[in-house]
Amino acid sequence: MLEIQNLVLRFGGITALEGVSFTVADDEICGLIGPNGAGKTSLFNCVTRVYLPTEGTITYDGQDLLALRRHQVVQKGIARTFQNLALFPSLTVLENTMVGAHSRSTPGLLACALSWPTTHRVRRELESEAWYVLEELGLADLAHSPAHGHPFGTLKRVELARALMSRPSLMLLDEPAGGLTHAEVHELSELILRMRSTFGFSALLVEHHMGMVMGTCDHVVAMDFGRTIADGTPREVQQSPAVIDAYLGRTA
Ligand SMILES: Nc1ncnc2c1ncn2[C@@H]1O[C@H](COP(=O)(O)OP(=O)(O)OP(=O)(O)O)[C@@H](O)[C@H]1O
Repeated sequence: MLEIQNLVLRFGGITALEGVSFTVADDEICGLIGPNGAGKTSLFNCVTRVYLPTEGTITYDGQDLLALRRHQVVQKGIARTFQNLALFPSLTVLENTMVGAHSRSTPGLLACALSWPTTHRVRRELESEAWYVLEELGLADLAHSPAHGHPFGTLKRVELARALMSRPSLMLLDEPAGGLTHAEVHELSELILRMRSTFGFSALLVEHHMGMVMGTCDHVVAMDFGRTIADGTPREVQQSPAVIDAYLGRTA
């Protein structure tokens, strides 16, 4: 479904990605791991079109993603969450969730300005869909409270709710376990797996937390110095000598 081939990304003299290739199949959760500076975020930013790679191709569902503009990526069913959260603190949890649907059903400016009946209907439909998503994520009780002030773990779930509102077929999850307690990481892993069976999506999960990777991913790609060093099941990648070497440091 997502196919990355020979991706190269250079920033002046720095090569962030050096011929990376792998695929993420339908319905699969693929983990992307590697030490700091390995190139994980750079790859994520190529898929979301923040960066344009120097060489290589990215196709999604047969479509050349590099031919799209950044805002068109989400319209193709790709949603993302952010490492440090990107919510609107003063909006309510419900409103933040509804923002996620903007890519598919924002009424036109004129319709909003004239307050056409369709605008109200669209809003009502989005609101009821957002309630459904919040209930599925156990957030309905918080729907009318502002996002600010909630614990970090709760806000991570609100981000997930917002991403689900775009009805993604591919989720890009950027270090979802970062800043969470051990118990919260376990809960989040289970939630992601439950959401996949409820809503149906594949995911690319950048993560340092090996417990989360092992417990959530069907397939793992490991990177180091901008290259793919292992690609297989979580257990195969965890036992790969190249991965152990990359994490523990090279012997002289
Ligand atoms: N905008 C940029 N300009 C110059 N160099 C960059 C830029 N973004 C990333 N790099 C470099 O590219 C390499 C890969 O960085 P990247 O952030 O993709 O790694 P990472 O695996 O996500 O690391 P981390 O786990 O620490 O987030 C690093 O050497 C980094 O310094």
